[in-house]
Amino acid sequence: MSDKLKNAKIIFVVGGPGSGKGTQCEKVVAKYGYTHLSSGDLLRAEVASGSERGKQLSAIMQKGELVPLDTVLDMIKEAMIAKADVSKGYLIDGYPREVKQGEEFEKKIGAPSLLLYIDAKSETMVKRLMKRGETSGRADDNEETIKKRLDLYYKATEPVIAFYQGRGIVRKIDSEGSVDDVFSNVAKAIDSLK
Ligand SMILES: Nc1ncnc2c1ncn2[C@H]1C[C@H](O)[C@@H](COP(=O)(O)OP(=O)(O)OP(=O)(O)O)O1
Ligand SMILES: Nc1ncnc2c1ncn2[C@H]1C[C@H](O)[C@@H](COP(=O)(O)O)O1
Ligand SMILES: [Mg+2]
Repeated sequence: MSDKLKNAKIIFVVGGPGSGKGTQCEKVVAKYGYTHLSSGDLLRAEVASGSERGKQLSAIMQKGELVPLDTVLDMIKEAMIAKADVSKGYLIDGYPREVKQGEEFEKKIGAPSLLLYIDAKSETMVKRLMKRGETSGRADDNEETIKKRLDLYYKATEPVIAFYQGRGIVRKIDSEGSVDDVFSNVAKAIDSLK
């Protein structure tokens, strides 16, 4: 466990692709001033840097597969440490994607106090991602990759939710409503922490 992060308030934000994790995290940042770290955004920044590592990551992400655990965990840890002196709490968006990622995070960083499970139907997620793909420029917002990302979500990431349910820290948020309606439930879950 890292010393600088030992008292950090950590919230995992988990849900399918396009469920609305990033959208809700932005609203949490605006209301609570927490630090939002999206593993996908960190990886895309590495790809955009043009580095050799970025090229390898890009090929994996274009196929809708998961990048190696150590790569993504190191990036998250580094980004958390960089904000440790000013952060009121961390929203870790898109991580863990599999149970092993959660276990390693706890060994190297610390334990989450809440897991926000952003839940939407698969048809809703596909619709939102196809719409986002019209403008996002994301190489994985296309029909073929969306299908692979969804399949992997149900196979690898849903077990993460069951794992943390056993600890009693999961709050399931229905993400079918409007952004503001969803956020009112996200805010209730965060307020319950205080
Ligand atoms: N409640 C909502 N109602 C309608 N549209 C929404 C809602 N929440 C998000 N959206 C839109 C915004 C985006 O264009 C798209 C996907 O949302 P976003 O927050 O980017 O999902 P996400 O972060 O879970 O996806 P990914 O895992 O692919 O990064 O759907
Ligand atoms: N936690 C992660 N582990 C492995 N791979 C990841 C993780 N977070 C993001 N990725 C890769 C694979 C995803 O398909 C893309 C996009 O992520 P997103 O959360 O949808 O922005 O990045
Ligand atoms: Mg996102």
